[in-house]
Amino acid sequence: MNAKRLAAEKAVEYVKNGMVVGLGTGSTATWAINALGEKVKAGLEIQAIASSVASENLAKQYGISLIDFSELNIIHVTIDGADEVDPKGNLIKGGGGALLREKIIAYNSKEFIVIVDDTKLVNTLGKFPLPVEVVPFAVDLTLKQLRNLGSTAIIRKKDGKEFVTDNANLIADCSFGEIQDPDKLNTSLLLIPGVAECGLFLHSKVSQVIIGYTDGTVDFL
Ligand SMILES: O=C[C@H](O)[C@H](O)[C@H](O)COP(=O)(O)O
Repeated sequence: MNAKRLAAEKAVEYVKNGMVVGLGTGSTATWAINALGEKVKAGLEIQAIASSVASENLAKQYGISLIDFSELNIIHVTIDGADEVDPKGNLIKGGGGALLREKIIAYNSKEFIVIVDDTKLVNTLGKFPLPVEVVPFAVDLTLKQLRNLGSTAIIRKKDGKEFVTDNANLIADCSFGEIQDPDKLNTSLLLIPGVAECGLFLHSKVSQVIIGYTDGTVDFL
């Protein structure tokens, strides 16, 4: 059984006619968009906003109606994956480089449902290097500041070239070791000029975590 798909399909059960839905990014969120797309084909009426160009394109393929931000009054629910989840529901996100748009959408949603398989569960965040979106200008200075905070900040590369986000920024992957206080680290990172956003999503913003297991069961946090 595909555990990511299981969690995604469980989350999509929460989506009802008339809702505005935030679409996440990544392999787990893709399962959710697939499931929503099938429901839309079967008559479900929703509007959506996407957290990446990739998710927007997928939604378009299914004929999911996309709403412009200028017309948006409310996002009822956002469904998105994560790279790590701690027992309180704090997250690391951004493995796919979409963290800035994801965080804006998640933090402006009434409900934020996180979908993961059980491999994403950790006792303490930090094994997965924390993705930090940085503006390209004077990036070496920003990297120095990130290293001063105790991380090994490395600019992400893809196919031998710098990975560029949908916002034309770069990603610094920052290993901090175990992150004992995600709240404090989030604040410290956002105080660095040149940091656009970091991949720490705090538990207070997470409505529910749905965990899929390969034995076909789901669990909730
Ligand atoms: O930037 C990407 C996102 O934060 C993803 O939701 C996260 O990396 C999890 O991805 P996946 O579902 O592919 O494991």
